[in-house]
Amino acid sequence: MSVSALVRITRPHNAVVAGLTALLGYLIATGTLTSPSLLLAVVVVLVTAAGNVINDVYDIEIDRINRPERPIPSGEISLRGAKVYTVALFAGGIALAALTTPLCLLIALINSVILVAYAVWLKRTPVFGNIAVAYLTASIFLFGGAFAGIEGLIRNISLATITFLATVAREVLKDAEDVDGDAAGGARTLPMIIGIQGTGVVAFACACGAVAASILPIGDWWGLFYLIAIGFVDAVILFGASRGLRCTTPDCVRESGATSILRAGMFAALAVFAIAAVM
Ligand SMILES: CC(C)=CCC/C(C)=C/CC/C(C)=C/CC/C(C)=C/COC[C@H](O)COP(=O)(O)O
Ligand SMILES: CC(C)=CCC/C(C)=C/CC/C(C)=C/CC/C(C)=C/COP(=O)(O)OP(=O)(O)O
Ligand SMILES: [Mg+2]
Repeated sequence: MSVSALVRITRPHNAVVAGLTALLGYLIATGTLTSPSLLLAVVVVLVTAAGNVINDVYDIEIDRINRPERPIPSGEISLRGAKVYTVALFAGGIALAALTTPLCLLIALINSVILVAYAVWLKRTPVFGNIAVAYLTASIFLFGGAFAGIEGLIRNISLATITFLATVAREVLKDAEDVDGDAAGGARTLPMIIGIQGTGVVAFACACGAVAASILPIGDWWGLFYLIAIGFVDAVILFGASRGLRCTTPDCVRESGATSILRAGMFAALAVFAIAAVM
């Protein structure tokens, strides 16, 4: 069990981005960053890492088909070792969350339960799995805002709504890409029920909802820079989601690049939010 495998199984790219997103949530809610708020990032990194590891523990059959290079299917980390690792990461994240605020601790506990439920069962249920990941992603902004109390959480609800809708769009298209491996692993996902093309329509509708929410004058920190910059990001997100509209097979969705374009648009949106928040 190498250090490299222990790092890779946590998917550090999205754990770290998730942690930075929590800081962005606090920054947007309060207009500032403080040393104690850095704890938010550590909590989210640890909980997200734990969620990614337990995801691979329960996805071993699916990943043998879809992602054989991952640390568990490739044999770099044992199943038992991964389970112990998961407990350590969750314990660390929740212990540190206890040093934040009661509201943040509550969100961290709820999210930890949802991450376990997602890995064990929700992921294999139609729609509920997509909603779980979309809530978890959107909740990072709520978690960051909650460090400033219920007012901070409420201030970030619009941002969380945008993120929720965009993430649903990308997650259902990811399911469309993975439909063969998911079926082999006993999962039942949205594309299996409404088809690949129907899933493309759902994804595009969610992306349109996210775009509409991103330009509604809800946030009072949304100046001219934000509206111009988010317009470009919205165009990327709509283009990405539209790529899935014409597909009827998993290969077509993969080759369309829809999920990669959506991910790029979502990360670009984070940059726009960060710049707009400090301007
Ligand atoms: C319409 C509009 C402006 C939408 C943008 C909504 C928004 C701000 C999305 C940000 C979502 C995001 C990247 C949050 C950071 C937390 C995080 C790392 C989430 C996990 O997913 C990130 C990435 O999709 C993981 O890639 P993969 O492992 O390939 O699924
Ligand atoms: C706010 C706090 C305390 C925690 C943050 C909660 C999280 C994890 C937010 C980020 C969203 C995220 C990364 C969720 C992880 C769920 C996950 C591992 C999804 C991927 O699972 P699969 O559907 O199996 O897709 P893969 O093929 O990539 O494994
Ligand atoms: Mg998985």
